[in-house]
This record gives sequence, C-alpha cells and structure tokens, in this order.
Amino acid sequence: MEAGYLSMTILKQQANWEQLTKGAHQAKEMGQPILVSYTQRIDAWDPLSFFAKAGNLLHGERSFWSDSTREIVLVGVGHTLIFDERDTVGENRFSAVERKWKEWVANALISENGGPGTGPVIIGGFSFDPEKKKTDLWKGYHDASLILPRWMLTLNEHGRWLTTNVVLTPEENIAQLKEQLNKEKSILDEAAQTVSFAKGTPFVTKEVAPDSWKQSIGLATREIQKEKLKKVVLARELRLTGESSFSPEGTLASLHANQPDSYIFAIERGDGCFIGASPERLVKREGRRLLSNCVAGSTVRGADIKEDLALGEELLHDQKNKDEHDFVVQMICEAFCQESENVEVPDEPTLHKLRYIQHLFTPVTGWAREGTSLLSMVHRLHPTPALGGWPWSESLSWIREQEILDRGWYAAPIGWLDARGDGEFCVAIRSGLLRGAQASLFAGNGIVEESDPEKEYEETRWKFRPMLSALEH
Ligand SMILES: C=C(O[C@H]1C=CC=C(C(=O)O)[C@@H]1O)C(=O)O
Ligand SMILES: [Mg+2]
Repeated sequence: MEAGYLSMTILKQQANWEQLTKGAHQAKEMGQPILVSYTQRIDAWDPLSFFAKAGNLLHGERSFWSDSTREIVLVGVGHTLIFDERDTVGENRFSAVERKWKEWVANALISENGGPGTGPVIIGGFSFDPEKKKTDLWKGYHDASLILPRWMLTLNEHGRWLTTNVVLTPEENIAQLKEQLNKEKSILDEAAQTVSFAKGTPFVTKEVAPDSWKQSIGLATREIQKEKLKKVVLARELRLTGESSFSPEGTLASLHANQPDSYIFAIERGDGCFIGASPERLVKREGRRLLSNCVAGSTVRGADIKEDLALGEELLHDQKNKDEHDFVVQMICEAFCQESENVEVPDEPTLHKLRYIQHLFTPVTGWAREGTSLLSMVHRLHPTPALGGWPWSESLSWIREQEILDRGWYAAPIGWLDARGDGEFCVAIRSGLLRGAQASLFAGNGIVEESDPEKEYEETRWKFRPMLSALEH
C-alpha cells in the first residue's frame, strides 16, 4: 500500500451529523480545511435513472463509470474537489493529481465504507496528448480533470451505497451545511425513481476528410517500410448534427443495455458530455494487484455462429492482426516487468467478442512494487501501442503532426481512484463528444506495414457502430 493513502482516519459507521461535527472540530484544531466523507446504504437506486434525474440538481457535473463486468458502477454528481494539471511544477499531470489527492486523503475523516468504489473516490480522466494544439471542440476537458463528487452512488458486490463528500473549513457553519445537505438529499431521493428514456433525435452524419485519412494510411505504411515507425494508430472523426439536442442520458442507457462486455462511461463538463463503451482496460489496482489487458487486432462479427467462429479463427492466425497485437503485449509486459513482480501473461491471445466487432485479447497481471501506484502505472502505460503506436515517442509525434482531428479525451485514460489507492482506468475508445445538437465520434486503427487503406476504413466503420446505434436508441 502506498504511503499517504493509509494515514486517513477511518471512523466506524456512525450518525452522519456526528461526523460533520467531528470534522468541524478537526478543521478548527488544524486550522485548515478537512475532507469528510460518509457512506450509507441505499436501497433500489437505479444508476442510469440517478444519472438522468441528478441533472436537475447539478447539471454539467455528472460522471458515470462502469467496468466491463458491471461489478462496479459509479455515478458522481456535483463537485467537492477538482484535481487537474494546474499548479504542476516539475512533475507530470498524473503524479500532480496523485500528490494533491494524497494530501487531502491524509487528513480526511472517512466513515467505514461499503467496499470497492465507496468512500471518497475521484473520477474523471486525462487528454490523449497534452502537447497537441487544442481546439474549441474539447472546451471544458482539461489535460487532467478528476472530480471528487459531492454525491456518489456506488453499486458493488455488497450492494448500493451513497457517499457524501464535503470539505469543512475552520469557519464552517455546520447547521447551515446540514440543512443544505438535507435539501440536496431529498432532491436526490426523487432521482432514485426509475425513468424511461425517450427515443434519440434524428441526425445527419458527415465524415471528416475520409480520403485524406486513407491517404495518411499510405503515408504511415511507407514510414513503416522505411523503418521510421513500426506501428501507428490513426483515428478519424464523424460529425453528427441532430434535429434537436442529443441526449446523454438516453445514449448512456442504450450503451449500457447493448454493450455488455464494455466499460461504459459518461463524463460531463459544462454543456459537453464525453460518452462511450470501451472494450479496453488500461490498468486496474486492487491492493498490490495490478491488471491490464492488451486489446488490439480486429475483425467483424459473423452473421451466424458458423461465420462468427470462422472469422474469429481467421483473426487468431492472421499475421497482420497478430503484429498489431504483439506491439501492445510487448510494451505492456515490459512496463509490468519494471513496475511489478510475478508478472503473468499467456503465450497466445484469445478472442474478445463484442456486439459488432471481435478483438485479439491478452490479459497481463502482476504485483505492484513499492512506489508503484495506479496513476504511476497510468503514466507508464499511456498511450499503449493500441492507441498510440511504436516506438512510443516517434509514433506520438507522428500522430501530433499528421492527424487532422483533435483527439481531446478520445483514446485517453478514464476512470477512478479511491482513498486507498485502488481504482481502475480504461481507454476511452468507441466514444463521442455530445454538445447540444452536435456530436463528434471517433475511431482509430493500428496501422502496421501490411495495412490496406480500404480495409482499415472498413474497420473504423465497425468501431463507430456502438455509438451510432446508441444515438439512434
Ligand atoms: C483505437 C481504437 O481501437 C484500438 C483497440 C482495439 C483494436 C484496435 C485495432 O484493431 O486497430 C485499435 O488498436 C478505436 O476503437 O478507436
Ligand atoms: Mg486493427
């Protein structure tokens, strides 16, 4: 366990108000603000309805995150603290967020909680490449932006939980705060009722520069032949215009229902909502245990079982896809060997089948060394060659110069971190940014020497399907 994560005070479950009073005393004694976090069991709250209705309380600050097995679902509303890359001097954005988080956690009062994903949890993500020139498309989405929500609903193996996070200052008026919290809680109680989601708005789709994207594939393969690069991931964008505003709530509900083996996320910043269904874990930490998945190399799903099996078999033996996959396995294994012990990785990939696409899949696990944290692993791994390329910095520079789109948070780490240092990040692919009646969807492919522009173009079409069909819901 990381030093700093342990020093917080864990209180036995007790009346919330007592905890606030204790926190106020502590803030006064220490002469500094104190984070107080308490978790209570909540019955029958539906996370999608909660996300939808909580918009009435605090619009623009909602987060939804579910792992691919639905073991942990988190819905954050409002903000108590914001962690971003500002004030970072001489450190990277991942360690800056971690340092600031540990500082708050060190003096926090935290009620004994309901297991994974409860208690104070920061949730959010990072941009793909802080060095890429920014455009207005991603306004509100910083290079690092994780939020400690005011209210967070957690679903885990032990049940459903509501965590309340507040920061108490030495001057805090506790009576007023209690009143305010009670008011908010009663609005959220209403949010617990199940809602049904309206049909999506009709929309027109514009492909952004598909021909120059295909040309860039040719350019990339020539760079690879010249051995300047070995692999590079090139992405393209679809711009959608709706007849009326797109619905983040309905889109999220549709992704959740129709993409069962994917991470489901929605991160709101002001009037924007970045949303998606990603099949790819970047890294998870449970105590000292670290887990990552290599997901790269793709084919379409078959029309029937026979065709599907044949396509899967072909993928498992296809050299071009195996090459795409191997760069990812090598890089992740190397990072794990440096940062952890007892690394385990199977010799051959298996198949990860999603609704519209199947991938080559290799899990990697290890036991974190002293000093290796979840965010230090995110820093170490991002971007893997499933999103960036190989060699690491050459492929990133190439993307920065050649790709015409602003990736923003697409293909970047999105996830959560708790007060113990546990948490999980996936990579934000199969995703789109919704803003009113405008949406941008993103899909990219690993380009290797044998890549063919038309086939790669076809592959991006499979990758757009989850978001396109969710928007049609
Ligand atoms: C970059 C994306 O997918 C990556 C993940 C799995 C398979 C991939 C591929 O086969 O090209 C990509 O590396 C995307 O969906 O936008
Ligand atoms: Mg591919």
